[in-house]
Amino acid sequence: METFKLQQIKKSFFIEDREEVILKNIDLSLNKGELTALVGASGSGKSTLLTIAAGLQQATDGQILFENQDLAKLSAEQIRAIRAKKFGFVFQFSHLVPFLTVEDQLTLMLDVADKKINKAEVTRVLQLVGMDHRKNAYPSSLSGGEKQRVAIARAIIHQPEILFADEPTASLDSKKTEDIMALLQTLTKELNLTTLLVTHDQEVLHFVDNIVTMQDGEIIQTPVQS
Ligand SMILES: Nc1ncnc2c1ncn2[C@@H]1O[C@H](COP(=O)(O)OP(=O)(O)OP(=O)(O)O)[C@@H](O)[C@H]1O
Repeated sequence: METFKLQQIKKSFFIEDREEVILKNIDLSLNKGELTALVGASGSGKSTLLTIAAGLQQATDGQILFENQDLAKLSAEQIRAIRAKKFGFVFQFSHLVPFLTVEDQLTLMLDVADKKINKAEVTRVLQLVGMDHRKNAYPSSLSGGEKQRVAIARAIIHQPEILFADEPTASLDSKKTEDIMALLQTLTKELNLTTLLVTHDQEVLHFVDNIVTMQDGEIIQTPVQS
């Protein structure tokens, strides 16, 4: 089922008097329970597209359709509320808060999303990512892969609809990369998430449902894997 749709997204910047077009009329539909990877050369516009989809920066033109509204037409405050409640984020680095335990990283997120703090739910989500045995640990005692597992738990604890992942495996070795991709694949299916992943890594593409290739600000192909 289609849950998120970008229509005719354009992004340009003015550098002195010259207009630099970064995204050219992008159309992209994302489906529930599917993991979609955005790939393409450095500078092709992947991160710009992800941040526009996530409401982290504005498009110059176009529509972002989600739950019967166009996010491109909402105020910054309205977008912030949708981001906090409906979107989850994972980045290249886990960005865990150094002085909070694993468990408290998740309860903080529930607070930000204005949701009731439910310890049993925190434990359940930590079990889902295989980190419940480290719930009292601080980030400094975790490996890179473990930190990313906690970052993923934090990204889903408030039960978002959409999960945005920008290069989540870029700082991991190949074994940990496989583990984290397998986890993202499983969570996307089990929680019926709509997941958009930006990656440079061709090796991870067997974990995804859809591959969207960008080149010079355009989508050049959207093959569906069998
Ligand atoms: N704020 C900005 N002002 C001007 N140009 C920008 C801005 N943000 C991005 N760009 C340009 O837009 C283009 C696309 O950048 P973007 O980061 O989206 O590419 P990418 O495909 O994610 O690259 P990478 O794989 O290296 O992260 C680049 O040429 C970049 O320099």
